[in-house]
Amino acid sequence: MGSLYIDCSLGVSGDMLVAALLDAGADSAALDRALSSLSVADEFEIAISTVTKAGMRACDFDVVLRHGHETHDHDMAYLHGHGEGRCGRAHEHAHEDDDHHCCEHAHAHGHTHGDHDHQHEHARRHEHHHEHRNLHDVMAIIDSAQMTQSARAIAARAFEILAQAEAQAHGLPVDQVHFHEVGAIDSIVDIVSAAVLADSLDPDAVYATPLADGHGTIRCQHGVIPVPVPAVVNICRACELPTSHLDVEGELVTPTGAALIAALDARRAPDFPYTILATGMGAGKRGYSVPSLVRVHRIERAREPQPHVDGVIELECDVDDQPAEGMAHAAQALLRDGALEAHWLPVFGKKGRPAYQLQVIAAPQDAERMRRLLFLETTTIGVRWTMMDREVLERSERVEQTSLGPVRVKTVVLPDGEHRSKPEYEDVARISSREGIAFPDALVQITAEIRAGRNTDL
Ligand SMILES: O=C([S-])c1cc(C(=O)S)c[n+]([C@@H]2O[C@H](COP(=O)(O)O)[C@@H](O)[C@H]2O)c1
Ligand code: NI
Repeated sequence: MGSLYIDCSLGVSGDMLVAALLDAGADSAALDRALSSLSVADEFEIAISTVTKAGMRACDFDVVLRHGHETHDHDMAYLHGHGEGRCGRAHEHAHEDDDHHCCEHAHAHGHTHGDHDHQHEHARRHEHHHEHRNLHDVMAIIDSAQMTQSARAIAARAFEILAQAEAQAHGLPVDQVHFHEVGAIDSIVDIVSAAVLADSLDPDAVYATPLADGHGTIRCQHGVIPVPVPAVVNICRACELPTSHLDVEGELVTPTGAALIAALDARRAPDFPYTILATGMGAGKRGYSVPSLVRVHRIERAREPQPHVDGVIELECDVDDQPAEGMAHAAQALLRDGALEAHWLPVFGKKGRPAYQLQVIAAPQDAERMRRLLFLETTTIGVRWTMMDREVLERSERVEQTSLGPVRVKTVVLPDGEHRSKPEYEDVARISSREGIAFPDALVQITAEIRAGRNTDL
């Protein structure tokens, strides 16, 4: 099924990765089955649409919370701690060039639970239901969902990685980490979706570029935190994910995005030539000085020309007493009867006599017939043979039209993949005698005409 190559050179988040996987042709029916089987399925809907980012078409994946449920994520005002300007709401989904529209509501709420004091400058001013789940709760949701065991393992691993990173950032034991943004419905949906979609492509391996993040600060429910955010730093360190820095103010890599790349066991960029079978663009919700885009390439190792090696038999015999006509006839008879090669070589025989050696190359299964012919058609009284390996280049033939008439062109594929072609000798010779043009001149004219057409391999 090939491999996946995830391009995180403009950052990565959960929803961006889901969108890119969908756009690359992952199984949306498997996604629907998994999401509708979640025990929290009545709390959200998903919206998949096409948006434009930096003039490029991309897919957008949005988790739309049903009335009464709240999320902390994807809200620019919340992230940056200012009410004006953009916010990355889920429910009002206007897709305009380079950005998503802003929601109209500005609101604030605060709540306390566990060890955290969450003063959110965030969300609507109305009352809402606000769930916080710990790792155990999230695992129960994933366990009861309809998906393959391999997809389930990816989703579970992503949450374990997130939990470890959060625990470390907040100085809490893992079982006491209460997921906030990361335990909200949209995080569960993003992680389950990315796991199911990536798994549906059944990749042999997953590769990813270094995770490029910006700099500065963002506001989360804990207050203002530096970018890359602590959870991302912890994930990259614990999972040894290569990272890089883009000179952009803002958060390009989210904890969910980093945890998914780690859970997919992504290796460094492929170090072999590959062909791209399909590609997907996933759009982010945030607007920075660079477009937030994730690309997923479905790749396959580029096919290198395979050497065609087979076994042949070489037979030889010496003659020093055969008339020349008979020798020529013998070689012709062998070729007519299936010999791959038959040629005479001048040699000096035992008694210093000038003699000839007939060398015949044939398929091993033709050996007996060739031996018989050698004894019948030459004056030899002994035949020797050796089994040999041979490599032949892949070849093809086409017909090119020239002002001198049609000419067959034979092309071989060299070991480095380059092509080498030449006009067929017999056709050039036929044209040369028919037109009364010397063979070298006919060859030059025919070659020039074919090159002037479309062929550069001549
Ligand atoms: O709310 C918590 S616990 C939280 C912790 C951190 C740390 O780095 S610690 C970061 N964030 C920010 O929340 C949003 C949502 O992230 P997703 O991974 O769910 O998309 C993101 O901006 C995080 O940096 C939240
Ligand atoms: Ni917290």
